[in-house]
Amino acid sequence: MADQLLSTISRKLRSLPASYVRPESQRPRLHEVISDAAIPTVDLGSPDQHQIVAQIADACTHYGFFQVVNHGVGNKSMRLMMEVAQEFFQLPAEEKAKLYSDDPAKKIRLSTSFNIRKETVRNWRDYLRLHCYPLEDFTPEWPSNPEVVSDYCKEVRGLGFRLLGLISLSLGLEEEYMVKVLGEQEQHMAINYYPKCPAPDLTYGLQAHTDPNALTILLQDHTVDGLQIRKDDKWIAVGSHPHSFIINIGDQLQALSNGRYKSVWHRAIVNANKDRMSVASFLCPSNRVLISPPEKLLSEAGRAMYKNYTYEEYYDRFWSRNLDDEHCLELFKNASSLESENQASSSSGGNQS
Ligand SMILES: O=C(O)CCC(=O)C(=O)O
Ligand SMILES: [Fe+2]
Repeated sequence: MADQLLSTISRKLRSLPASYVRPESQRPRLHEVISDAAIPTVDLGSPDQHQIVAQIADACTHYGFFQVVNHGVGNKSMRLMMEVAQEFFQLPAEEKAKLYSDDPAKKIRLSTSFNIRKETVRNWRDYLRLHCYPLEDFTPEWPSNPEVVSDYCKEVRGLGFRLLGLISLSLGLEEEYMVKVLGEQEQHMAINYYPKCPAPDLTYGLQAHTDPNALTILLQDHTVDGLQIRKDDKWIAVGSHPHSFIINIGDQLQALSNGRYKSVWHRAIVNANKDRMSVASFLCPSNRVLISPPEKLLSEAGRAMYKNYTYEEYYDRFWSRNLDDEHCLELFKNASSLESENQASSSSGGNQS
């Protein structure tokens, strides 16, 4: 299947192959996307920690996404990471073929679309997936420039842990809470390559999904937009700014906050004029960790929104579905929260979306 990699074949394609064309009802409807809304920006260099924490609380409650600036990761490290990512997809087809795999269990692999073993329509994306923690277990097998990538991974992990501290404080918990409860966190990276596309209105780079992990730190090529998030039943385009990261809450922080913070639907669209790259770093709970919100948040809400489960159970469930099926956390909801939601929606006349 390595001969299906878009980075190898897309230049030769004059029109979008049928395998990428979404049925009419599932297309991105790009003319309806809100382009002038901004997600919150948090300046992590500000001396006012109270303000940072308040901004994070607001962003996680209402958007599930925010942008960070003055975050402490070096500009050079970000630039080099992006260059390594770009160079990788220019490698000769034979080199890339050696890394190709569509087995989601493989820890280092190059693939295309999302999960071609399950999906019926493809995404206009290739991606290199790397496990990154502990670094020394994986760097010897990484395909290109392990020094640059490992420096970047260390810096991003530091930023992620700082953010988990701020997120804990924003929930009224002690700063170390999330880092402690998530255990020895794994770190994964998806280097996404979205070549320019002959028919961007018929397909996606990555269709709507939520991230199954705890926290995502996204580096984007700031010259090409493509990320969109769901807010108030509309898609809004997220602009990209130099030297910033886009942060989003994954499903596990939604569960650990007992539903207070949102793991929001997002998608990547493609365009006809320019290739786009993004580098997503995912912090993931240790596999055996039991995902269960703190007593404080349970007593404030009066009930547990989700059943307790291990991350391993969750992750298996996530990959056994299609990416844009219902929110995977719905499958872990407690019966009592489902009942109260049903009551609320029948008394308000049902779902208006
Ligand atoms: O490329 C993007 O902007 C989004 C990538 C993403 O959502 C992911 O890799 O989970
Ligand atoms: Fe994502």
